[in-house]
Amino acid sequence: MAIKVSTSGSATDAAKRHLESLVEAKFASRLFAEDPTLWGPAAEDESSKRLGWTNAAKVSQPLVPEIIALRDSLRAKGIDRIVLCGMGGSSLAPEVMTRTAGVELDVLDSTNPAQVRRAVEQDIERTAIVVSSKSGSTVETDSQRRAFATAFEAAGIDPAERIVIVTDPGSPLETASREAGYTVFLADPNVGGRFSALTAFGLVPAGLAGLDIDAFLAEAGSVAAELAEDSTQNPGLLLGAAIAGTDPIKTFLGVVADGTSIVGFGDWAEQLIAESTGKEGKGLLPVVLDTDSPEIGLPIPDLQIARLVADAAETPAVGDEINVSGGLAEQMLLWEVAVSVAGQIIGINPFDQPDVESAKAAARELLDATPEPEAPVFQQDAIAVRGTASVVDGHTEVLEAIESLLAQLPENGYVAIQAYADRIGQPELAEIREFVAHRARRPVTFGWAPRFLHSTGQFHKGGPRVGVFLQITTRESVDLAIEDRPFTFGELIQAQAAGDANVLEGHGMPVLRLELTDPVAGAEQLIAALRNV
Ligand SMILES: O=P(O)(O)OC[C@H]1O[C@H](O)[C@H](O)[C@@H](O)[C@@H]1O
Repeated sequence: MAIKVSTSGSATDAAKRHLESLVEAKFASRLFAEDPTLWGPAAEDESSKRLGWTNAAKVSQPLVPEIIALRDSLRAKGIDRIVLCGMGGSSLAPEVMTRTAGVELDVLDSTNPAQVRRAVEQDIERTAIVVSSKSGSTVETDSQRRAFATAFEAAGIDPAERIVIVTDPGSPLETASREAGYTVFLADPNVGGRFSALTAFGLVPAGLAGLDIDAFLAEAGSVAAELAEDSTQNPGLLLGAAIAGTDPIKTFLGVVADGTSIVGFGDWAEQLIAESTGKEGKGLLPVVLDTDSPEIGLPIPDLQIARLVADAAETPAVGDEINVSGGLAEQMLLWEVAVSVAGQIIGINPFDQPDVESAKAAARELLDATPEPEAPVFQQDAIAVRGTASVVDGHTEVLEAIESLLAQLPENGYVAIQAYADRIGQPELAEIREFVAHRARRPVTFGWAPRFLHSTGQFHKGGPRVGVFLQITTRESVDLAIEDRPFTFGELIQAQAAGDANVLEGHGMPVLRLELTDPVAGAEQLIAALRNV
């Protein structure tokens, strides 16, 4: 395969406006030479330790035989179910890598008690887990690891034989894991989480699950030279200029799988693009769309469409759009370059995530304070309703409250649906995105929580403050304790939802909170109500 990018209309104009100066500034060769000065002095400290991904296809080679040897030894013991515990940059890449290749990897990136319980109760005797955390201090990942350690012990299995760690050298997780006797893979500390697909974070879980990681690295390596070239033909420069260089900027980037063989690319691209660019009141927000999603047929001037097609040379872009083709490994490197270019054009540091911490702090505060649960403003059947007073006050029906939220949508705004639910057990909840988009006539994102907090959550709080938020939580009939922690999974996810809502409201953005007091009946009720709008 090869990477191809085709642009048309305003995307072509954007490329024309920026390509020559990017080539003159030698952006591409300097990026691959890991020059930290490309995003200005304020970003230099961070970028000086974040550019290792440009050479990861080569640098990561020695990991391959180590991972394959571990996979073979696990399989020889009958251990063939791999669960990945991790969030954001530590889980999204291996998920799309394995889904695309048709390789089975169970990704546990949730604190929903029903989802966690299912993951730890299933086939424990043939399970090994990879616990991936760059910082080694992410609360979800730490809690998931504890839940599995407890489950292994309860089944009479030595956790040290089943727990594999990926973390940065010197992290608290490294120290604790060495003491516990776990297998530890140290990652390259010069690569940020969302750029880490070609490092141990992508390779260890995907390789243990059965992906041909040697071929994957070779595929990425095959496009590195082309992406490092100071040329107006460089597809990375072209894509970056096209997504970030329109005048005025198109804030929303519709990512549409339209003939590609890649499965779930949008979920990975969301974090890469939104968390890298969404800050200082600026940024780009990916909106994962189907070919027939309402947004595509609507006149939304600040929505740009990027289609992942089978071959962008055979199907060139039309009507202001961008078409992209190439294998997954190639496209991962392509989009990483494009986002680095976009960061420079937008004028932000693409390697930090300054607003993610605020939601974590708010959740911690709630867990420490354990306040009385807030009473709902009203309850309709299986849905209890809370939220910003200007949205919920005076209403008695769920649909009215949703209409009231949408009435607050600014002309240049978007709706973010945030589902703190069991995404394996209740995938149907995602259906509501299309209904809300149909009604809102503006871009609508759908994020499973808490994983979006480590992805688009940065944009929600750090990007333009034009979002309205539909938060869905579930009251599960099961809960799960977390060993040596003063809270359960159920309490943790509730605190995460309430904490993020507080921060969003604190930024002046409206939040409607729907609690499905019976998850299944509540989901049915919500879908039925929205289907008719
Ligand atoms: O790999 P970890 O340190 O556990 O971090 C996992 C994720 O959480 C953070 O909140 C960041 O926003 C993400 O960029 C990161 O990928």
